[in-house]
Amino acid sequence: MEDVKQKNRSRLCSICNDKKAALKRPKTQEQICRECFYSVFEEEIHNVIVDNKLFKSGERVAIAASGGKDSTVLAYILSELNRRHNYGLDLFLLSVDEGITGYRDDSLETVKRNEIQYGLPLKVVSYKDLYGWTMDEIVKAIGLKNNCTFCGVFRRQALDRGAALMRTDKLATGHNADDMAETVLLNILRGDIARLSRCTLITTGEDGPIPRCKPFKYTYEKEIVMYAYFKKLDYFSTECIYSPNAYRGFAREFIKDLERIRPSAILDIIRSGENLRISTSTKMPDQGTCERCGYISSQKWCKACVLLDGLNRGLPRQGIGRTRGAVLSKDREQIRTDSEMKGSISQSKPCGTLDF
Ligand SMILES: Nc1ncnc2c1ncn2[C@@H]1O[C@H](COP(=O)(O)OP(=O)(O)OP(=O)(O)O)[C@@H](O)[C@H]1O
Repeated sequence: MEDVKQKNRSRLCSICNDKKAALKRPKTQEQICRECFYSVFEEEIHNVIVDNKLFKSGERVAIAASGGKDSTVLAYILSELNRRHNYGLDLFLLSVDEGITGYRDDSLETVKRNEIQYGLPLKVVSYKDLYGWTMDEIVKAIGLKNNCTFCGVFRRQALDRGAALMRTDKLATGHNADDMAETVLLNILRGDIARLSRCTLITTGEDGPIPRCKPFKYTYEKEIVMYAYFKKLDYFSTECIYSPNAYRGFAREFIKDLERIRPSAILDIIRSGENLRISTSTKMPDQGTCERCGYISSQKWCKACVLLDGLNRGLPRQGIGRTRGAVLSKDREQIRTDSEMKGSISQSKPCGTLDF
């Protein structure tokens, strides 16, 4: 009898001790009810925003919106928290249309619906307008291998250009804790000390035109998926048709395996990255501006100009590959095929970026 009572009690939410537990929280393994999940999830993100002073009142903030689960949840949560806690932010959605038929055109339809659902104005910038090439055309020229390098480099700059057009003060991206842990691990595996030293920063580019921040730096991907699912948010969950099987995919799988055995592994890897002390003899790149387009670059020409020049001259392989010590010359390929939750929830990931 006592056992049965105990069992019934243990099914109660371990936070409110009142409602029935509806889920096991991936980050802490606590059995909690939906309402408590919403509130701890939202409160944790609010605390990250406040503790790290991510925004200032009156700022115009562009949310980089791909239509995927992370940026959709980010758009929803930021607009909620902005209202609830009076952040005083002017929020916008900014999407990059890479020109990938059957993938980005569909996910952009989701962002257009989000624009109406959340009342956030949307700006779309396209590779075709900015560079004269769509990803479909680039893949035709270069093939599937290495196409993520073009996409990652162009997207990074496209987001900056879009944010500048919108006169925003900051750009917020949906990178989550899993992305962050994966990036730490990849930088270790690649011996990229320059990137390793700054890949765990929650805000980057503060010396550049538009700083970028990652409010989901400590938020587990599984929890983002759960939140989107329970809140019935409208997001797009198909994998990029050009996403190849690459090194990043293995790092991702490795982290997922670690998480299964020890859920704190993701946070532990991030903390390790944050606490690394980089030797003072490590050569750091000097930040300058591209002689061609004026965009920030540690080389004479920025990576986007090098790649674009190669494409336009019929030498699409120009600028592909690794230059030791150079910051902007990494493969940004990755695969993600995991479907983390039971039922209809599936996750997708187009191209990962090592240094967003
Ligand atoms: N086409 C795009 N337009 C605008 N922002 C983008 C685009 N692609 C990626 N981003 C931004 O970069 C973040 C990380 O992108 P990544 O390619 O790693 O996809 P992801 O982790 O699956 O994120 P999401 O679920 O939001 O698509 C996204 O959350 C989003 O903020």
